[in-house]
Amino acid sequence: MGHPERRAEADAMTQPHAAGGRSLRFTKMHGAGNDFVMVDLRHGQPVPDASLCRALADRHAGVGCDQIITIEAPRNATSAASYRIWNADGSHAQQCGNGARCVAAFVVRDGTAQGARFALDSPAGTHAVDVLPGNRYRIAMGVPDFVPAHVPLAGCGDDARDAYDVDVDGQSLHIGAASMGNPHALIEVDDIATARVGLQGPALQRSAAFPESVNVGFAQVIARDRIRLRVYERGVGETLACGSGACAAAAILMRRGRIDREVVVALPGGELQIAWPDAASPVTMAGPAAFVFEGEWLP
Ligand SMILES: N[C@@H](CCC[C@H](N)C(=O)O)C(=O)O
Repeated sequence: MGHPERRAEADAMTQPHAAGGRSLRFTKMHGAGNDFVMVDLRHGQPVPDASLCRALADRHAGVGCDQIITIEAPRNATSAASYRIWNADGSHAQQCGNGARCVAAFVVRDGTAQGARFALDSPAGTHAVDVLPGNRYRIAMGVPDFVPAHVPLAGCGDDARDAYDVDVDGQSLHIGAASMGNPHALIEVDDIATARVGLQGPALQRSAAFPESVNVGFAQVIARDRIRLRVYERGVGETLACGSGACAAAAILMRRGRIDREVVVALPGGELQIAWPDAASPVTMAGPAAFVFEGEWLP
């Protein structure tokens, strides 16, 4: 789960905006099994604070989700909407690929976005969205950033490299690292089924090498156009899918020349299509977005 400092930061950031005893309308959605409580703030609902996010995310006493996503007015006149993201532990995240597709589906359903192409503003920037057949969306997720200080990855020099050796709990881990607006580490494994996700994921998150914690991906290359991926997410734990993690994993492996520029990423909850034509272009991610139910959270 997330660093305590990040939780405190999330609490401080949202403190004045707690739901304040009011009920909250929400929509439960998922993208390839990565599930969300979507809260539309465009009509007067308050921003949920970090403790409410934790309560909503609770899979026993709450609704249950990996992330809470707020849908808000656009920051740019040419965008349809903006969104923000909170992890299940109440910490704030800068990006969520599967969530972006769900926001796209949300604003298409309510008529805010029209046509085959529109834009959404995330905390990490503005993203072009293509509406695809069959409740699928393609999102331009931005240009991956491999500069260690931008991930941020500490103690590994200033230059972007394909791989780094990081000491974690007395063991050296060979990792790749990239920012998709949020931080990602990648460990390549021979067999995804036996990857030490629950051990090495939290160990890397605790490491001083990742001062803002990190989403940790474990990838098995199946063919030049197909990889398997499991992700131990920051602020959540292992998820059924991580869209930004799929983009980061594909970009790291493409940069190493291990896979082609278009690849299928098979996650436990479904498949995403990732393309990165060249170093200067954004990574695109295509995949499904599904509505599950509408609900009202009672304080
Ligand atoms: N599931 C998301 C990523 C959510 C945020 C992440 N846990 C973080 O803290 O950066 C995705 O689909 O990208």
